[in-house]
Amino acid sequence: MLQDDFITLTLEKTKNIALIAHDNKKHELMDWCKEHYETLKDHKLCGTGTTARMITDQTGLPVKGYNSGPLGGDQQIGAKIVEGRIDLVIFFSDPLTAQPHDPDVKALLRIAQVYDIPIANTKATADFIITSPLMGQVYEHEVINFNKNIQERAQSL
Ligand SMILES: O=C(CO)COP(=O)(O)O
Repeated sequence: MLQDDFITLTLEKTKNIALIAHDNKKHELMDWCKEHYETLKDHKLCGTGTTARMITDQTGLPVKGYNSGPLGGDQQIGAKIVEGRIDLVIFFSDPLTAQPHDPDVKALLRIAQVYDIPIANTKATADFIITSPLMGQVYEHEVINFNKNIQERAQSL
C-alpha cells in the first residue's frame, strides 16, 4: 500500500470516546470516570463489555457496550476506528499481567496509531487528554484515506 493519500478527519465538539480497562485497572478507570463525569457526560461513550457495564452501573453514564475484551471487544472497537467512528480511546491496560487476548490488544493499539487516534494507557495521559481545550472544539487532522481502498475495490467487483 502506498501511504500517499490522506483525507481530513473532522472531530466534532462531541467526541466518540471508547473506554476500556483490564481487570486490575477497572477500579482506577471507575474513579477516573467519576472524577471527569462533568466532561464525559457531554460526549458519546462506548467500551468493551464488562468495562462499559461497570461504568454505567457506578456512574450512571450511558456507555454502549461491545463484547468483552477476551471475546472480541477490542477488535470491535478497532473496527470502529477503521470506520472513522471513534475519536479517542481511554484504555487503562495492565502492564503487569499477561492477557489471553494480547494479540487483540496490540492490534487495537496499532490501528489507533495508524489513524492517529489519541489513546491514553494511563491515568495521567487520560487526564491530559480529557482536560485539553481541544475536547470542546472541532478538531481536524489528516489521516490515511481509509475509504480509498473500499472505493477502489467496489469499482473492481
Ligand atoms: O479485556 C479488555 C480489554 O483488552 C476489557 O474487556 P472487558 O471490559 O470486557 O473486561
